[in-house]
Amino acid sequence: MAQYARSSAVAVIRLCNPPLNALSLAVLQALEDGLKKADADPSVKAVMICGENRKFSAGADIRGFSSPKRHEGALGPIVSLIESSEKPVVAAIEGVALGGGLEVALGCHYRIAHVKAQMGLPEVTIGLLPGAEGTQRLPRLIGLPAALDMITTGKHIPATEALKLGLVDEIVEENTIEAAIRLANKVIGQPLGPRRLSLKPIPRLPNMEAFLREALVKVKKQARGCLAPELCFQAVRAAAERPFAEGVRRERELFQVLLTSGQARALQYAFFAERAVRRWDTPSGASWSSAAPQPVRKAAVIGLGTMGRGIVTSLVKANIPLVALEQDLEYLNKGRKAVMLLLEREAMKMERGAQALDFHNPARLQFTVDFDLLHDVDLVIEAVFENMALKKEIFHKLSKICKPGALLCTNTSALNIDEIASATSCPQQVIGTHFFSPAHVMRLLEIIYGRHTSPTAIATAMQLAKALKKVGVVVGNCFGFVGNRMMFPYVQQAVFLLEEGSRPEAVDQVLEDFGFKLGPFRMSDLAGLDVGWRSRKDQGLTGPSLPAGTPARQRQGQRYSPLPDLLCEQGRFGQKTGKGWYQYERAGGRTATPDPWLHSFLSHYRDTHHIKTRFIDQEEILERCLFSLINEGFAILAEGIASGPEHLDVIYINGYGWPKHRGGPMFYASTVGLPRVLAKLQKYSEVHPDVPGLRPSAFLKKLVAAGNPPIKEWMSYLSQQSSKL
Ligand SMILES: CCCCCCCCCCCCC/C=C/C(=O)SCCNC(=O)CCNC(=O)[C@H](O)C(C)(C)COP(=O)(O)OP(=O)(O)OC[C@H]1O[C@@H](n2cnc3c(N)ncnc32)[C@H](O)[C@@H]1OP(=O)(O)O
Repeated sequence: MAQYARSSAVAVIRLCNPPLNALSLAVLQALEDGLKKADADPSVKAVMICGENRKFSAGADIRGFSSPKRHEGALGPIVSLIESSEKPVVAAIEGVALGGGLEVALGCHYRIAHVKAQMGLPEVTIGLLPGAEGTQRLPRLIGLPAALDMITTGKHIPATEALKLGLVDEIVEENTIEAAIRLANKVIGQPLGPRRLSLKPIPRLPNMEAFLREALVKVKKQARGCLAPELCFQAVRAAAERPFAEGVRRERELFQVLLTSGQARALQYAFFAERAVRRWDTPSGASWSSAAPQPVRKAAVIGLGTMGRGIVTSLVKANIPLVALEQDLEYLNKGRKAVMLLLEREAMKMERGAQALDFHNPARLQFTVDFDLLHDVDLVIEAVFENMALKKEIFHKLSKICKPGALLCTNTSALNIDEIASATSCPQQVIGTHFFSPAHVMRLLEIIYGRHTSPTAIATAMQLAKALKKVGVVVGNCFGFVGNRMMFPYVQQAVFLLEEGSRPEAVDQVLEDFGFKLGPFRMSDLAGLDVGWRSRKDQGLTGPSLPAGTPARQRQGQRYSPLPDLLCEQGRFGQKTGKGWYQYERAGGRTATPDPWLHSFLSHYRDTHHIKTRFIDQEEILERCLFSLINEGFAILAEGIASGPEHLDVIYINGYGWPKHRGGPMFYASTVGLPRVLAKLQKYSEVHPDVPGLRPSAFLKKLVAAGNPPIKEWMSYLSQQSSKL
């Protein structure tokens, strides 16, 4: 757990807990033993702390925070022990020094880092604060503004920036360990007082009060209901206002508040869920452990509309040579211009600038209307219009032109992967890659396997997600896949609530207060109401193919709301037309204001259909929207479309703006308690028997009957499935 060795007068303590030397109780005990041994040995004149496998430490063992044996008070005293040592202690930082790892380094008298090392205090991202005196030492070392920024955002900073901030004393390009031992030998006998951070005053700011006031407003705004950033702020403020020992006491109190909050548990669940979904499997037995990805040396994107442009940008950023194809020169030139604009903006944001992206080089990014140029690519992403006939025509062409083995991906948000694959002679190479708009920004990539998709194709798509710095989640093929399928009942409930008496702004407010970035109506105005309208027309739910005499508010015996169709018929497509569920300052405007026209339209609609308006409270809005979404999640799990609740949660956090500090919809259901979710669905379903989305899923009922087991056990109640958490 930590090795003790000697390099003449320097004791070397190496933290060992692969893969990232997380600080478990055993590691901490070994570190303490090493420090005491070095202290007791008169021939030791200095100490050097490093990590095994060129990684210092990724911090406290996160699993330990929910373990009954947890002992979160264990690290602070060890950091103090390091600092109070009468022999100089040097931290040799390689790889990462994060969280408790960086706090150990802050206890050391000197810090030396490899040029490629990354440092940070990311506790805030798992619902905590740097509770081993980090909130008190860091501001004393690098000043309040920089420390507050690092601690409240949790960002990782590269060694070069750490050097500029004064977080490390030196950076090296070669052997960090040898450099640290040299430094340790050099500083033997030098006074340690000035190197002990707990003794240093905080560098004063001209107007500390005003700075703190403004910083708090910013932190609160960014936190959107998440507790940790504000408590991180309070701990750092204590460093500015109190002596070190009192600040440490305050830090401990605040740490305890966070540790016992449900938010920390949710965020830590989300951390491990994101990692668990990398270990994908399918009901037919394909698995990450046996499938190997194919290399992607060259790719192609077909279609340069909004999605295609974002996908091209993502691939260029991942340094993958690329052919971008459009149907004719007019569309190609329009698409090329838009892509170049996006890439220039991205290049400006990136550290090394445009040169690093290399998108002006035609060997890296080629625009064409010639399908034959796709003959040598390893992977194609088709991103055309959501139209089955068009997609099938393209895939038919691709299976003739592309080289054997090329992966053929379709970017679709709902269409049947098997039907698209049926147009090719190689259905095993066809896979769905559902990007989220804007595709170069959003982290989620839903990866959909069809009946014939090979394990190699899934592994390659997952590898692509990693290369694009996205979270890939493998799911089965059904209408809307996972994300949109769960979204349908949620949006449907929101619209039904309008019919019954609510307003878009009231529904949105409740869901935004819950933590969504955008409520369903603001979201639908942003995405464009015409997208769903087109899909409903294709499904025969509205438009010319709707049989005459179909009741306005019923389809196949189920409740249906024509409200969104009526808005579209009025040309109200959302932001793009300046009017939708809200009104905007102009077409393309972003500022939503409640629209009196819509309010009177709703009243008129209710009168026409003899709907009695009633007051709908916040609880009903929240429960009907969220529980119907969750209910669909249980159906998805029961059908084997996703192999665990963590998949659904990762999709919702990364693709649909679900507040991370609530852990995702299925985790949220587990915190509400499944019996309560079931009881509420039963209640609403009795009132609305013609709404299938409110009818409790059989799997939910089964789990309640089984005594509301913890989320990690859910999948064991379905045969031949197992959860990976
Ligand atoms: C039994 C009781 C023990 C109690 C513990 C006692 C200590 C008490 C101290 C109390 C003091 C409190 C203050 C300190 C708090 C902290 O330090 S909280 C932790 C802060 N650190 C982080 O948040 C970093 C988390 N890790 C990462 O962000 C990434 O892993 C990475 C470092 C950036 C590396 O990324 P990547 O290369 O992509 O690798 P991963 O796949 O993410 O990780 C590989 C596996 O390692 C697991 N892992 C990573 N970090 C931790 C960790 N800190 N604790 C536990 N496990 C960790 C990760 O889950 C991966 O494993 P699998 O999930 O099995 O795939």
